Amino acid sequence: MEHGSLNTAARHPPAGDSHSTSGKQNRMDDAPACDFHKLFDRSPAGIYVVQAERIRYANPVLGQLLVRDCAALADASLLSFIHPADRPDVEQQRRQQLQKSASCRLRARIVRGDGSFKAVELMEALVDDDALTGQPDGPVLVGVMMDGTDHHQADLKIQERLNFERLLADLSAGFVNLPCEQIASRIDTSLKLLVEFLGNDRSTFVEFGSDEDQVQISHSYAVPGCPPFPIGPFAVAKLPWFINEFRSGNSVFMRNIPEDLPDSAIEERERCLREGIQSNVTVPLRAGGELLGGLTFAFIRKRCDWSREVLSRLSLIGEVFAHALLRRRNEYLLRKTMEENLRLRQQLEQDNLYLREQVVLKHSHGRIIGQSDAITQVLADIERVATTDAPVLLSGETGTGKELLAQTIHELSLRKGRPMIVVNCASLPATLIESELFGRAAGAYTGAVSAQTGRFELADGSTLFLDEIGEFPLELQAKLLRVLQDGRFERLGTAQTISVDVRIIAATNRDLEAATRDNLFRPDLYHRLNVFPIQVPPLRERRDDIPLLTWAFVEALGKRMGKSIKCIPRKAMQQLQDYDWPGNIRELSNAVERAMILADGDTLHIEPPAGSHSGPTANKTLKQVEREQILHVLEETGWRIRGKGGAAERLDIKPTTLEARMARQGIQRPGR
Ligand SMILES: Nc1ncnc2c1ncn2[C@@H]1O[C@H](COP(=O)(O)OP(=O)(O)OP(=O)(O)O)[C@@H](O)[C@H]1O
Repeated sequence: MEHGSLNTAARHPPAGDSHSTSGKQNRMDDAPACDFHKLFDRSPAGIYVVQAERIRYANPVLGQLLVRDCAALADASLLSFIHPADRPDVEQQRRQQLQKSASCRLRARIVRGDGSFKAVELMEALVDDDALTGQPDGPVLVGVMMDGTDHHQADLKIQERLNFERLLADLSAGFVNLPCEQIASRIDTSLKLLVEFLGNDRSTFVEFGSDEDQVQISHSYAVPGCPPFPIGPFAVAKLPWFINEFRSGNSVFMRNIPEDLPDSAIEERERCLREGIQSNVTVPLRAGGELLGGLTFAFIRKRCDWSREVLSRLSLIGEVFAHALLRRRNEYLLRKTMEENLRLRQQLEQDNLYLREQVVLKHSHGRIIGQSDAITQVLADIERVATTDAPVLLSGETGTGKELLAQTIHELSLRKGRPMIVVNCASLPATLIESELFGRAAGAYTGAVSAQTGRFELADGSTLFLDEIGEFPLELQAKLLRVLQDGRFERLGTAQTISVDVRIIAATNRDLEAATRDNLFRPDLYHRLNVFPIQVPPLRERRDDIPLLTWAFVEALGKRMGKSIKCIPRKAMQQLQDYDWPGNIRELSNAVERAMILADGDTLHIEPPAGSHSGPTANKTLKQVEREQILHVLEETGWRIRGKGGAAERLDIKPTTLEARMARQGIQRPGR
C-alpha cells in the first residue's frame, strides 16, 4: 500500500508530545529510529490514520476486516465503509465524544468488500497539533478498529429484551383501570402491536366457554394481505387436535407445518395447507389459576424463525391478556348479578306492596268495587234488569252488598229521580211492620194517635227495597203479595184502597225456597218476588276483589281521617285474601277502619279480624268481653239480630235475650 505523507510522521514521531506527561519511559525520542509503519503492520487490530476525511494510513488488519485490498483504501473515505444506516450515528457520536475529550469509542457495522456486514468497535483519538503530525493540513484522526461481533450480538440481545419488556409494560399499562367496555377494543389494538413487533402474520384469541363442542374466536388480527380468523363460535370438530392441546393448557410450537404436525392432526393438516400456514405457535391464556383459552401466532408468508425460548415470553404476554379477559368476564358477571339482584329486589318490593294506583284507579265500577268474574256477572245482570219494572230478588250472605246493589239498580232505573225507600224487615218488630209499610189512620190501634203514611205510599213512583224479606211476617205476606200484583192496599184502620206504582227489590240471606217448603214463606209471594233472582257472591268466592275493596276503603277513610296510605305489606294483603270473611265486605270495611285508626305512616298494617279478636282477654272483665263480642257480631251481621245468620243465631242466644243484653250494655245501632 502507498502510505500517505503521514508515513514519515509515523516512522519518526516528533518530540514534545504535548499529550504525554508521564515521563521519559513513554517517550521514544532517545530510542533508535523506529519504523512505526512496520510495527503497525503487525498490529492485531486494524489501525488507520484519517486526515481531511481521507484514509492516510491503513494497516493490513484493517484491510482484512474490510475485506478490501489495503492499496484500495488509500485516500478513500473511512465513513464510506460504515453501514449507511449507522453513519449518522457514528458521525454524531464521534462529534459529541470528541467535544468532551480527545478520544472516542464507537460501535458500528462496516460494509465489507464481499458485500457482507460486520459489527466493529472503533477507538479514535483526534490529534490537532501540526508539530506532532508534521503536517499543516489540519487535525489527524488516529484510530483502531476491532471485531465487535460478540459485543454486537450481546447488544442486540439486550436491546431485543429491552424492547420486549417495554412492549410487555405498554400492554399491561394499557389494560390497567380500563373500563370493561373498552377491553375488547384494547385487545384489538394490542394484537396489532404484538404482530408488528413479533413479525408473525396473524394472531388470534381462542376463548373457552361452557360448551364442550365449541370455542369462541373473540379477536383476530392479520397483517395486510392475510385474512384474519373469522370471529364467532368455532366448532371443536374442525380442529380437534389443536383445540385439545389448548384445552390441556399446552403450548404449541410448530415451526415447520405440516412436518411438525402429528399424524392424528388430520383436520389441522388440511386447514394449514388450505390457508398456507407454514408455522404456528400457541400459548395458553391463563389467569387466576384458570385456563381461559389460547393465543395463536400464525406464519403464512414465511416460516417462523423463533427459538423455543420465545415461548416463555409469549406466555407472559398471554397472561396480560388473560387477566384482562378474566377481569372483563368477572365484571360482566358481577354486573349481571347486580342487575339480577336489582330486578329481584324491585320485583320483591312490588310483590310486597299493593300500590294504590295499580289497584284502585283502574278497576272501579262506580260505587261497586270489583272485577272478579262473579261480581262482573252480577253487574251485568243488574244493568239488564235495572231499566225494567220487574221485581228483583237479591240473595246472599250478610254484608255482601245487597243493599248497595239495590241502590244501584234504582239509580240505573227510570225511577232514579225519587229516592229509594228502604225497609229492614228484620229490624222492625212484627207488630209495627204493617203500619210501617202500609200506613195507618189516626187511632188505628191503641197508641196510634196520629195518621202515618206507609212506606209503600212514600215509594210511589220510586223503588221500595225490602231488606231481609225472609223475616217478613207470614200473616202479612198475602197483603204484600197483593200490592206486588196490582199495586193496591189499604192503610191500617181504613177501608180506603190506595193504588201505588212501586218497584220492589227484595233481599234475603235465607234460602227462601226452603222457607216455602217449611211453610215459613208463601210460595206465591216467593214466585212473585223471584222474577229476576240475583245471587250475590260471598267475599270468599271473589278473593281477587279483596285488594281492590281494601284500597277503596283505605281511600275513602283516608280522606275522612286526613291520612295518606301508600302501601300495604304483601303479607298482610295475603292474609286478608286468605281469610274467609263471614261478615263479607262489611267486615272487611270494618277491619280497614280499625287499621286506619292505628296507622301513623304511609304503610297500612292490617290484619284479618280473627287476629284482632284473638287478642288476650286476661285483663278484661266479663262485661267488657261480652260487650266486645256482641258489638263484633253485630258489626259482622250489619246489626241484624233475627233470622238465619243474624247476630242472635251467631251468638247462639234468643233474639230477645240479645236485645236485652244490648240494652244492658247500652249498645245501640249507630245511625245509618
Ligand atoms: N262491591 C262493593 N263495593 C264497595 N263496597 C261494597 C260493595 N259491596 C258492599 N259494599 C259495602 O259493604 C257494606 C255492606 O254492604 P250492604 O249493606 O249493601 O250489604 P248487605 O248484603 O245488604 O248486608 P245485610 O245483608 O247485612 O244487610 C256497605 O258499607 C257497602 O257500601
